[in-house]
Amino acid sequence: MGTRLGEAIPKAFVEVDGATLLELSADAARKSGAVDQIVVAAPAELIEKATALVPDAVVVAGGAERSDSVRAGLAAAPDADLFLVHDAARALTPPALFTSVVQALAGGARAVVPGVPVADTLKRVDADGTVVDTPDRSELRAVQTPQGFTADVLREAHSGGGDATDDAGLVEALGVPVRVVPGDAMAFKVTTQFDLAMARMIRSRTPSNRP
Ligand SMILES: Nc1ccn([C@@H]2O[C@H](COP(=O)(O)OP(=O)(O)OP(=O)(O)O)[C@@H](O)[C@H]2O)c(=O)n1
Ligand SMILES: C[C@](O)(CO)[C@H](O)COP(=O)(O)O
Repeated sequence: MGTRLGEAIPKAFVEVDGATLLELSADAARKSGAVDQIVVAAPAELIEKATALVPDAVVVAGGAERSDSVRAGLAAAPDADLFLVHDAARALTPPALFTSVVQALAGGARAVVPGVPVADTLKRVDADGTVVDTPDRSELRAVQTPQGFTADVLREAHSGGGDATDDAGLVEALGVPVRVVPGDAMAFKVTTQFDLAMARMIRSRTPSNRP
C-alpha cells in the first residue's frame, strides 16, 4: 500500500518520470532476457490497471502481507522451474542483476539473494531504546531483490503459510543454504519520499534507462 511513502495510490502505481514503478520493474525483468514469464501480484481492485500496464504478465490478486502476495504468484506459475521474487518498489534495478541471480541458480545454488555491504554501523536496540550491542558489520549485508529460488525450495518455504520480511528468511528456516551475490546500489527500494525523489532524479538523468 505504500504507507511509508504516503502517496494517495498504492506504491507500484506511483510514477517516476512518466512510468510507474510496476512498469519499470517489469521492464527490467524483461530486458534481462533471463525471465520467461512475469507474474504480477497487485491489489485486487487494481488488477485491470496492472494488466494494462504490464500486458504480457499474468496478473493475480496479491495478499495482505508480502508473503501472501508471493504465494499468490507461486500458484499462478505451476510449471516454473525457477522463481525470481522481485519488489515492484526496486524499480531502478539493473537488468544485469536478474541475470546474475539466474546464473547463480544455473550454477547449482537453490536460493540466491543480491546483497550489499552496510555503510552505517548498526546497533541492536531494546524496547526502551537502549543499545544492546553492535554487530560486526563486516559480516552483514543489506539484501535486495530479485531473490531467486528453485521452485521446489520456494514452494516448500511457503508451504507452512508463514510470513517473513523476505523469501530467503523462509528458506533459511528450512536449512537450505542461501547464496549471496553482489547487489547493486541502483536496486534500492523506494520506501519513503526521499527514495522517490532519488529515483525521479536518477531517472530524469538517465534517458537510456527508459522503457
Ligand atoms: N502485501 C504486499 C506487500 C508488499 N508487496 C511487495 O513487496 C514490495 C516491498 O514492500 P514494501 O516496500 O513494504 O511495500 P509496502 O508494503 O507497499 O510499503 P509500506 O509498508 O510502507 O506500506 C512491494 O513493492 C511489493 O512488490 C506485496 O507484493 N504484497
Ligand atoms: C524483500 C526485501 O526487499 C529485502 O530487503 C525487504 O525485506 C522488503 O521489506 P518491506 O518491509 O516489505 O519493504
